[in-house]
Amino acid sequence: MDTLSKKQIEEELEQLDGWSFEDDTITKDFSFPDFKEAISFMVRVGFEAEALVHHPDWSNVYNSVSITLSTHDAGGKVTEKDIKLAKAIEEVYQ
Ligand SMILES: C[C@H](O)[C@H](O)[C@H]1CNC2=NC(N)=NC(=O)C2=N1
Repeated sequence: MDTLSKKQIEEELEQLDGWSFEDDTITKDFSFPDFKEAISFMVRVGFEAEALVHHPDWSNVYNSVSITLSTHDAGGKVTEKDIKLAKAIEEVYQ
């Protein structure tokens, strides 16, 4: 899987609200009213990730979920798979 250039990533992120390019990854922090909402979001994203066979690096603290995406098989760089997963995550979030 080809890695995307900084320019390609920045162009893609123009359509991905709140996502930023940091340390060779794309990342976003999500906030919810409570833990139940946060964990529900994670379960739904988990199913999307399984369907795409591409998985987030993430952490949860009470009502917040921090997600970092990169392609491990591409040396931890950003590929089209990460953009696809970010778009699927936004669909779940909206
Ligand atoms: C065999 C399986 O397809 C791979 O291990 C997949 C699974 N999920 C993955 N997720 C992420 N983020 N990067 C990968 O390179 C990756 N590879």
